[in-house]
Amino acid sequence: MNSFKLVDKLSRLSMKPESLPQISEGDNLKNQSTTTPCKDNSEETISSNIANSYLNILTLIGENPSRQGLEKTPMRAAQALLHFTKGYQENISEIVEGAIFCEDVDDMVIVKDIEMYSLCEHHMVPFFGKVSIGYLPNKKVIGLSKLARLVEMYSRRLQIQERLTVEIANAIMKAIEPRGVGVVIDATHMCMVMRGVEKLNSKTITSAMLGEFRNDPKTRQEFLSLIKN
Ligand SMILES: Nc1nc2c(ncn2[C@@H]2O[C@H](COP(=O)(O)OP(=O)(O)OP(=O)(O)O)[C@@H](O)[C@H]2O)c(=O)[nH]1
Repeated sequence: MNSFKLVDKLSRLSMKPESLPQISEGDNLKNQSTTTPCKDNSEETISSNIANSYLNILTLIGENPSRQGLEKTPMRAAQALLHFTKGYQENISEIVEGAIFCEDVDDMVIVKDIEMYSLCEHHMVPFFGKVSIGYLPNKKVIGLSKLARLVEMYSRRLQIQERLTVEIANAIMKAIEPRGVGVVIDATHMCMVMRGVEKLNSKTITSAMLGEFRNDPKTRQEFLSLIKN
């Protein structure tokens, strides 16, 4: 199928969801529900509905979803998508619960180069990179792994990099009310590499500086130079 026909098919798909091919009995997904909207929100129902959508996508791109290599692909892809978006099921309080400690320390804490994998909300294509976080404690510190867990929670959603950066900074502010927080993300957007403008080496760097990190240039500078090394 040429790409023009494919784009035409996909634009019809976005205008008329009811034009999707229906899944017939005897498919490799025969025990699962059809593309009708979920009536319950159980994990199994959600996976089945997403898998059905992937089955339709395979047909629309010109594949044969019944061939052996693709038999389990709709369900695998559904499970992968649910993993990539698992952050919607999480919240700050559950993540930090039990890992906020009262300590009389006031020097900067930094956890840098936390791997991050997300999906850009414009194309649902991955962007990935590293997150560095610093904060100035105000009688409370947070378990170090919880910083990485907050990165996971917000990155495992459909995102733009700027919002991801700010959400992580705000979450730390909310959790431990430090004197300041700095977050820097350095990422590669596959929507700019594999498609569109196709710039293999482009990097996007975003930062969010709150409290003393925003107001005091020396604090900001200390943070930026420590995460460089
Ligand atoms: N600011 C920002 N933009 C992003 C991010 N991820 C993807 N984008 C951009 O979202 C924009 C969407 O622009 P559109 O013109 O609607 O989409 P498009 O035609 O696919 O754009 P091209 O990628 O230029 O082909 C593109 O410029 C992407 O580079 C992000 O995290 N932050």
